[in-house]
Amino acid sequence: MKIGYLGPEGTFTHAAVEAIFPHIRNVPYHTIPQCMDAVRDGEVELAVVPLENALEGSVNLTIDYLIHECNLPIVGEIIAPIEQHLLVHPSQLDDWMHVERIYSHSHAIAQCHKFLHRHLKHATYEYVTSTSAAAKYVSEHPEEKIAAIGNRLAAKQYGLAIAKENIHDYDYNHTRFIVLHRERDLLPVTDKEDGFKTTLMVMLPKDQAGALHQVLSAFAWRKLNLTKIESRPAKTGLGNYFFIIDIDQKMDDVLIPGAIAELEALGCTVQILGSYPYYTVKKTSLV
Ligand SMILES: O=C(O)C(=O)C[C@]1(C(=O)O)C=C[C@@H](O)C=C1
Repeated sequence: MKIGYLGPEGTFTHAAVEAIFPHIRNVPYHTIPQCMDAVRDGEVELAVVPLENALEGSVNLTIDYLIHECNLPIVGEIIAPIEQHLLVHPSQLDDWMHVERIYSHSHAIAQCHKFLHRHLKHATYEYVTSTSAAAKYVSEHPEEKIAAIGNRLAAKQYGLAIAKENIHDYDYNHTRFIVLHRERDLLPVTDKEDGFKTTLMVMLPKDQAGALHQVLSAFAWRKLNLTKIESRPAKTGLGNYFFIIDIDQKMDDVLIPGAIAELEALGCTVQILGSYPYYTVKKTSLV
């Protein structure tokens, strides 16, 4: 069995995969869509991609590619702590405050705005496909006055020095990663899960007053606890949105099917994206 992840080696996604699936061969992919395509095309059985960060919110590329391009079931979730560091080539270590460009994933740069504003106001940003792609670039250009934002694993992998530790703006920094599979199979994980979730995609009927209120009521009176509701453009016209709704429990025989039937009776289109266990990575198991 093989697991694809957003690479190259040393991303937070890589660290999350190694923490939960230490015995399975993992394969890096350059982008999130390439990772998902690899599962769809059977190159790997599973893929892990980032979905949401506690400071910066959803990874829209993951949601949009899942809904519009690559319909794969979510079979698991990994929640991992995120610590961002400023990484430089060792030859630039004493002069880190004069770096002119910062390379990283857009989510990582967004998690460190306060630090960047305070200490590196003059620097410009270069957005790349992942934090470790940024670290790799910095290691390959020692003569340039540049830095990457990424983790300890990437610093080690690409021989960079940590100029400043823990530069993320708020202490509570976690990212949710989803595990995708071609079928709704069980995950090869020996650890006990921390809980279960069910994720739905709901498209409201057009121009119906109070439709969202009615949708929420279908969950509320059944006492189904929602942990997330988020809208994304349906990409069919201005004002057309779908909702991603996370329910804090496993699919059952009565409550969730009842809520879905009620939504469909209201004229909503509903798709079950997955009903899956989630696993929390302890800080100590990440490098
Ligand atoms: O670039 C990485 O290291 C990733 O794994 C991607 C990603 C993200 O897309 O949010 C994952 C976790 C961090 O929040 C920053 C970047």
